[in-house]
Amino acid sequence: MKRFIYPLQGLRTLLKKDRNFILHLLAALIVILAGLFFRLTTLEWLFIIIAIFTVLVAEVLNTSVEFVVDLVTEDYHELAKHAKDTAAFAVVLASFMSALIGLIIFIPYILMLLAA
Ligand SMILES: Nc1ncnc2c1ncn2[C@@H]1O[C@H](COP(=O)(O)OP(=O)(O)OP(=O)(O)O)[C@@H](O)[C@H]1O
Repeated sequence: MKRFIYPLQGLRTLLKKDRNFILHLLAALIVILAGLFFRLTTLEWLFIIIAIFTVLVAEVLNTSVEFVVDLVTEDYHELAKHAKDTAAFAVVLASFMSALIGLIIFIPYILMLLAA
């Protein structure tokens, strides 16, 4: 049971302390609703699922790095800055990939909707 309880406590911490995680969840919900509206193909859903979870995992790991850095030091430290900034860049990379996937999948559907 502990294998599930501790990760669920992690989820509770994220929901309480990580505003960006909640924003990513809301964005995922909007994308899923759009996917249902446009009746995406199975292959398109697979890419959307990969995009959503890659961003969420990156955000969770970024928050985890922030917790560890804050645990190690509350003082200004160049290495603390590097750790936080590089972890944050992982989220930027994942978000950029997901935005590209979203544009490639949804733009044709949006154009078809506008042309109809
Ligand atoms: N101990 C530290 N030493 C040096 N720089 C730090 C330190 N803590 C934070 N920073 C710098 O300040 C920035 C903001 O840090 P903070 O901990 O508020 O995270 P954040 O990037 O705002 O993320 P979030 O919005 O998820 O909290 C970091 O990206 C980093 O550049």
